[in-house]
Amino acid sequence: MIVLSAPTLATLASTSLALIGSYFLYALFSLFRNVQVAKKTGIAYTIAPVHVSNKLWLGLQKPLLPYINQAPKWMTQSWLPVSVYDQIWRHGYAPFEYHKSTTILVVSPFRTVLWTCSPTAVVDVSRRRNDILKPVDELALLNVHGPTVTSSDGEQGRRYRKVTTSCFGHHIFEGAWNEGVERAGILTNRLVSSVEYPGRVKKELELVTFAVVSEVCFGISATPDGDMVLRRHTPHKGRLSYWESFAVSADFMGVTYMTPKAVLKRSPFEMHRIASTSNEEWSSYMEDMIVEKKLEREAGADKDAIDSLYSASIDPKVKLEHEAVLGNIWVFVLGGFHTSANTLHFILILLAIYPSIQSTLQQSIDAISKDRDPSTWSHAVDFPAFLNSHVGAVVAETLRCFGVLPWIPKTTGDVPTPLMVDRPDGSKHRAVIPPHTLVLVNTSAVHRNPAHWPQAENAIAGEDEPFAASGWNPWRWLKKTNQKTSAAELESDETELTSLITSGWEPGTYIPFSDGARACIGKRFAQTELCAVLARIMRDCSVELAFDGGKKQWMQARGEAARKLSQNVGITLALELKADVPLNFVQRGKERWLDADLMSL
Ligand code: HEM
Repeated sequence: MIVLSAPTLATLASTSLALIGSYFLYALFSLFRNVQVAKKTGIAYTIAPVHVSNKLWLGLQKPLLPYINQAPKWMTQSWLPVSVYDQIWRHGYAPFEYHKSTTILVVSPFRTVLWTCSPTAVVDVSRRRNDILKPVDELALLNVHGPTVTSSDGEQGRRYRKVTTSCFGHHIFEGAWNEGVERAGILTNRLVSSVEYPGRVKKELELVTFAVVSEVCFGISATPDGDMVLRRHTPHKGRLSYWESFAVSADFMGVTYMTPKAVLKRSPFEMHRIASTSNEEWSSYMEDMIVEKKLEREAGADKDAIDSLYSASIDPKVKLEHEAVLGNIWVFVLGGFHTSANTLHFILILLAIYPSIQSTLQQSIDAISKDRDPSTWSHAVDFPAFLNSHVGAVVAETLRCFGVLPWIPKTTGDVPTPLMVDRPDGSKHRAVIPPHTLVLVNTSAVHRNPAHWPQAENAIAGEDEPFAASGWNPWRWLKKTNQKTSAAELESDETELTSLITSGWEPGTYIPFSDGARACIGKRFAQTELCAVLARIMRDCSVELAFDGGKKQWMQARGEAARKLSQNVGITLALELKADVPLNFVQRGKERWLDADLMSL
């Protein structure tokens, strides 16, 4: 054992104190400098002790938050609601209301963050592909299996975007429709016949959206339980199923990101072992996909999305690296599965909370489908009809209230960058944003700004702020065919509302799929799949809150569900409900709400 002498200990202590002191002095100096720069922008600013995406803060906030939340509100209210990613959705527009500005600079010692929900800034950010960039360092989290389109910019980003966009031909949308309708038919039977257990509905929806993206984008079938089915060779036999390996690898993406590769593989900690195993297993499944693709091409099979990636990898002009093929397969599945599954999950709970809306939706589906067997529903005719009806309205409103990505990250580059923003007095202002500022478009605030999206007046009994469920009003998206209607008319004459409002709102006030050159490449795919699955489920069955007893018990279950939608929604990969709302699925005509007289709700 080494024994340190008293003078050595004293030297060590004083050196440590000097280092800590210098660090704090430097931090203070840096903060002072950043505040001076922020003042010059003319944008409202606040000071925060932490930076929202600092790795240390990200790692420590979970254990620290219970203590920080006990501090008096005046100490935290100006910065905390915009410094914890998982709570951005919950606070929605409130931080902007507090600062009386739709754009705020959050100044911390080492980096400044610009949060905005200003429509003018949203439009400007979407248009400025060359100087308002993707924050590739922050998005490196996504590079678990190789570089991806989502986490790249500049020349590389353009190359990946070109290859991945070319994956989405007409046949892909047609495939998403047919596969969505078919898989949702199987899902309906599973939901009606199986007994409720925690997490059942979300898991079933994930299996469906995973299978749709796998089949349509990659030509790889998955069984209803998520096993891989190949036609031309046998997949590797792993410890995790095809679906499970992806779902676990995606869940542990944060662990993979925070841990060096060598440590992850050899670490004795369980979370590291799980992350490492699931990553390896999913990699092997992706290699299986590529082998299958080679064999299919040799046999002259149809083109799908993976074909574009594979073709780009062997095309000497493009030379898409093997890691980029793997990275982009991963990001397709990631983009295509959690997003749609969670959106459908929110929709089903909201429909259970509002039986009258559910019933109107079903009548609209009946009117379009006219007793035809769903296997005859066509992408060319039925998809536009459903999208332009109550089905499209339910999807549009759910994406407004529970948008998959509560913020869209960008950054300024090496030089000061001009940005147009709205001022509180309604005028526009050309601000100059400092270099390397993280620019976060707060979509949950954009979509809940009362100036553009009036909320319902009455909260559901039991619901806490932010009154998420009572703000959900799908029929605001409908107008009488071929003419615009006032809000009062919308409320008084629901049955005639048949046409979806697809334009007319102020630019920059509705951006669930983002906008501009880096908008979601899967938008049409997602809309097609969501309409297909929702219409197919609701044609045959109804969803109800699980409750025992009569109207009183139902009201309690409803209050509890609304409270969870308000308090327990956060983000892992996409916005999701982190608590369970038990649901029952019944054949149409057997709903308990008919007995309990709940149709007026
Ligand atoms: C409800 C469904 C979906 C929503 C709300 C959604 C939303 C978004 C948003 C907001 C972005 C922009 C992110 C950013 O700029 O950082 C994005 C990007 C992207 N989405 Fe989606 N998405 C959905 C479904 C899908 C699907 C089904 C796919 C693929 C099959 C997909 C693939 C992608 C990809 C590859 C990008 C990156 C594009 C780029 O960086 O240039 N998404 N999505």
